[in-house]
Amino acid sequence: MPELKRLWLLFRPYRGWMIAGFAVSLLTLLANVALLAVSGWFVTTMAIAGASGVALSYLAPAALIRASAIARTVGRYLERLISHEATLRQLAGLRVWFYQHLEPLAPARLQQYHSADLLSRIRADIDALDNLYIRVLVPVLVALTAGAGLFVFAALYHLQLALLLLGMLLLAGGLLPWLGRRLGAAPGRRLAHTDTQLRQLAIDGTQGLAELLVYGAADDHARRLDAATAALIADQDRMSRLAGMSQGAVGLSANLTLWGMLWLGIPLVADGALAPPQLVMLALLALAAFESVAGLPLAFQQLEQTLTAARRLFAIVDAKPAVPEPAGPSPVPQNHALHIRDLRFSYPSANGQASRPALDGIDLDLSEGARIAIVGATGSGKSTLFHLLLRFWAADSGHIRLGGADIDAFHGEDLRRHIALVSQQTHLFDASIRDNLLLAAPEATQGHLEAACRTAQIHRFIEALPEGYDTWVGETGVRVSGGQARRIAIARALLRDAPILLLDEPTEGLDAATERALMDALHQLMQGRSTLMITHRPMALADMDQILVMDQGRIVERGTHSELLGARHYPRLLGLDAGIDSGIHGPLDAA
Ligand SMILES: Nc1ncnc2c1ncn2[C@@H]1O[C@H](COP(=O)(O)OP(=O)(O)OP(=O)(O)O)[C@@H](O)[C@H]1O
Repeated sequence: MPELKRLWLLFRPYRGWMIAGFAVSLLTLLANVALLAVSGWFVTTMAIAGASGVALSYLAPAALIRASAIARTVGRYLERLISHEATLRQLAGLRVWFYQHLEPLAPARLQQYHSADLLSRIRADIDALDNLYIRVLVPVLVALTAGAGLFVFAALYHLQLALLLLGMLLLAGGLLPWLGRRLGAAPGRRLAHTDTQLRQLAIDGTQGLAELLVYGAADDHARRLDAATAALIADQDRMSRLAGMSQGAVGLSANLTLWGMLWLGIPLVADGALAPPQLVMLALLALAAFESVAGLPLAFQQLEQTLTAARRLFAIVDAKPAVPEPAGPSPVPQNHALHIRDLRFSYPSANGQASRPALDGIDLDLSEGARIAIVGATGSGKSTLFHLLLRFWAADSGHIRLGGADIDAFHGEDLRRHIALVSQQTHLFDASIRDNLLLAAPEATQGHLEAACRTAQIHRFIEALPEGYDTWVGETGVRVSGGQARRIAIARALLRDAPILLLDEPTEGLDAATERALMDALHQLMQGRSTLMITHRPMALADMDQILVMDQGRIVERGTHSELLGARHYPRLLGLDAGIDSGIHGPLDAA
């Protein structure tokens, strides 16, 4: 099982904790076996001594019994403490490891996954791996070492009894787990997937609740949820029944072993081959020894579920990023002039066939401090151009040069440090406004934050909130309007202080007054920065040095607003061809 080997290598930093957990588990088990075995031996010895009127010192065995009892109690506590510490450290480490591998795959390689699926992997699948150390690794090692030790100990008294113990331990610790693994494989595999499916349905259902209600599809969705829940419960039920049966089978094996020991041992005692206290000691030792294998059938029954979780994690971790980072990245130059030549790009299609190019020979020059607007019908490739500039995807051919160097030569993070993005949809994290702003500049002082927010014209709004900059926003916090969120995004971009600005329809969907105010903030942001702005808003187009019109991945027209008024596509895209532009011509022509 290659997954186990890989996980073992990943667990390397926690080996000290893992070995300590194993050692304490082994000692606790041995203390428990010793407690029962010595007690049995002691009670029988004392009973026989009493009956035959012989005086015996009970100090040493009584001390051993007390010591075993204390060791067992303390051991149980330490065992829980250490093995949980080891597991929680492993899981925390795995979560960070997984996230670090996830990050370079975003967004290109992750688009095939539902967000609920990714959530399932980062949470449930990683949690499922706790089974491996606590329920598989430690118990197997403890069973092997304790089983071997107890067999040798019993063999010192009588080989036949020792062999009976070994055989029954192998049955309960080998055959039952093997059966558990076989019978638990199919439901275990299904459980990991059904759990994800249920999560997807639940997330879709809550996010799209309004649509489901409006279109009367809520009942249908509830039925699908019900079916997925029923499938999950059916498999959980199968697993529980299996677990119950295997636990019962281990208990039965332990009691049969006790019975077998007595059945074989009583004639040996009668023949004088074994002393009565020794038989009681061995019988109780055998009974206690089964604790070492008790958890194995359940652990192996759940092993497939654990391995499926590991495979799902490795599938993401092994995916290659859409844009590989250069082996020896060059520093981003001081000169930020942008030159794009013959840029071509097609998204990979699901069926592997060539899809229509999203970008089909783009040429663009953005000198330092210049402002270029991009206009185009939906699906014409505007956002794709931004994605390539941000190196989220790699071009099929052609190149993008920044300061004369191909952007493929830079590390993606370095490149993106020189670019700020403001788009229609600003994601505000579930955190304070301050934390949302610090995302762009973690070192920024309160003074810097306030200055940026003043420029973005959002400072007054924030100040008026009950907790000012510490007010919680995002899903569970104060709701901010689209315009306010975009101002926060502008403040973020100001804080980032990047020389290149990508603005993706930043004023779309706003009323005229809000748009005007936001444009004022954007003007401040654009000062001294090179700007590429996707927009169809006349107010924004007014200030641009050049306007590029895109159609089906190509730049079909370029020029200033007045030059383009007589062109084929531009007036149509702005709705000027239908004569509905009475208010538009004025400001633009003036500009
Ligand atoms: N992640 C993707 N995977 C596959 N195809 C995509 C992806 N994103 C966009 N496309 C396709 O690429 C083409 C260009 O899309 P793009 O999003 O760049 O257009 P756009 O001009 O920004 O459109 P809009 O104005 O609607 O945002 C479209 O045909 C679109 O279907």
